[in-house]
Amino acid sequence: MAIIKTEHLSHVYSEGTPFEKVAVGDVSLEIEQGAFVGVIGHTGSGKSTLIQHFNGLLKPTSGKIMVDGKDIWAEENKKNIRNVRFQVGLVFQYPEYQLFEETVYKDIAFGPGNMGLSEEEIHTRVSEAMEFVGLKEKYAQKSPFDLSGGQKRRVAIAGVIAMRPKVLILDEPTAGLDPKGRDKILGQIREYHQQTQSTILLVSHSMEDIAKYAGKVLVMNHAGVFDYDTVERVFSRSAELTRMGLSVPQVSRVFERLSSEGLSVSQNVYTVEQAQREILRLYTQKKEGFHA
Ligand SMILES: Nc1ncnc2c1ncn2[C@@H]1O[C@H](COP(=O)(O)OP(=O)(O)OP(=O)(O)O)[C@@H](O)[C@H]1O
Repeated sequence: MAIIKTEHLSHVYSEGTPFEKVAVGDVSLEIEQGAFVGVIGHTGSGKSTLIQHFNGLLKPTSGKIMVDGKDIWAEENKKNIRNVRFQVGLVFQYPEYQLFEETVYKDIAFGPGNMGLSEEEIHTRVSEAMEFVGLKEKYAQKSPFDLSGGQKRRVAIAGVIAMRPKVLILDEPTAGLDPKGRDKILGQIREYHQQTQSTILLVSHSMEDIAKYAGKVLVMNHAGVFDYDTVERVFSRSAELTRMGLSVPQVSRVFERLSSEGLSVSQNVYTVEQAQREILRLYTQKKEGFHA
């Protein structure tokens, strides 16, 4: 069942003026409930514009967007657009700039508070969300402004998770973090996905991160969807991705090179873990051949 579905969705900024810009053009797409989707595409390809339609922040200039089977802009549903924002949580780029409450607790409680939940339920959700993002309880009464950059970002992500959205969309959640901080946040998002079975959309410029964490990849190119398929199938189209200014993970390029040199290696290697397995397989094969 599709949790998000678009039919001929287009978004034209400044429509009808000399500054008109088609940011998303005629996109028809179905994202399955429970998928972990990596969203890639060159700068300006329309990723941010498209994802802002998924929680009703932007309204299509034409076409439809369905969330959990409901056309969110249909006359009978559009008064409930707020509920769509609770169902589909969106974490913007550099979300730490949007923190504003005096304590971490209050910041994370802001969304659940807007949902009209009881104090008790809000408390449960804040604790749960802090645990998901690895923030110890002692931070709850601190000012978010006294935390490190990575911690602030985790507070912002917790604020969205606390609404228990069916879909969690993260726009470049690791931008500006060091490699350790990146792995930690993405690992926590993977854990969250596995435990809640929610749908995750991760916008990223890192093909390594997409290969490591996502199951499917949505490739945007010049305001349209170039491809929406499994990691394996999308990254097997490396020549086309390169032509549109994208790349495949570096380990894949190493294996492509080895194959072109005549070595019989798998072409489905996208992560360091897969590379390690493939190298061990080759090594064992060679050793067995030597002993035979
Ligand atoms: N508010 C706006 N008004 C006019 N044009 C806009 C607006 N927001 C985005 N655009 C234009 O729409 C196109 C798509 O932008 P969008 O931000 O959706 O792309 P993106 O793929 O997310 O890019 P990036 O990877 O750089 O974040 C770009 O050409 C951009 O300049």
